[in-house]
Amino acid sequence: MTGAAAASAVELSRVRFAYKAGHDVLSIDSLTIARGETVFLHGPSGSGKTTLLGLLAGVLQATSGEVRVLGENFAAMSSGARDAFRARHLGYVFQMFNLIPYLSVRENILLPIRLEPLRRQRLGAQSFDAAVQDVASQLDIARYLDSPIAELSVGQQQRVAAARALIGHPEVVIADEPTSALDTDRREQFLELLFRSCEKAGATLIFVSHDHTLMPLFSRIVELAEINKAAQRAGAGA
Ligand SMILES: Nc1ncnc2c1ncn2[C@@H]1O[C@H](COP(=O)(O)OP(=O)(O)OP(=O)(O)O)[C@@H](O)[C@H]1O
Repeated sequence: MTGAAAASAVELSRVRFAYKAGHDVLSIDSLTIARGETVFLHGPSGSGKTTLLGLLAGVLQATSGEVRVLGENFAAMSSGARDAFRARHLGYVFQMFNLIPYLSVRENILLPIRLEPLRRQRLGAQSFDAAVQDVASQLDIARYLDSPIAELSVGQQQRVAAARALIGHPEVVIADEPTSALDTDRREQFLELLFRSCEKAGATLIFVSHDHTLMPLFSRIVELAEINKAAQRAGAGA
């Protein structure tokens, strides 16, 4: 099956993951997320949310079982191929923002469209400059475009990471507590942009947060501890 033909954005089948042999952090029999769904993923601290996002982004590899994203089986791909797939199809905002400190805000935001023709194509007739201005002004960081990352506050860096994730409208957006460093106004601005961008691109959104007030915004709620047998066993043994 090719990625383009896949009906599901995400399909997990009998997935297990351990950082240390014999100590499963994740054990999920099945999880399917359809294209276009917006998923609020929550669960107690330590239940494996960030780990699951790492598997979905292809940063971590399952110990066993199958992780398919847009129909592609990550187990069958080299780590280089997973990196290329991620740049092409995924936008992600992790707790560690992974911004490049010696590049300007503008250059950090432009990275995905500089590196990936497919992300570039999705801009249509819009120039690089216009695309950066557009996303930066919506996130209230346009005045920092020529500043180095190192001079920005944590909340500003979080917005740069969000801009980089959304530019070029990726098909799957993965966000790990993306609003944790934002004040209320900026949080609302960011969520508005996030949902507008996903809707425009028909993108699938997988969003981890402890903030349950955000739940009504999403089409589906997934409580990780309910589908993760490893967390259930740890809970039962605690
Ligand atoms: N790099 C790592 N090496 C070893 N163990 C790890 C590593 N990262 C996470 N863990 C362990 O895996 C388990 C799941 O961690 P994870 O960060 O995925 O949980 P989480 O649900 O995202 O937690 P939180 O809500 O606190 O961010 C925890 O027991 C954690 O200690």
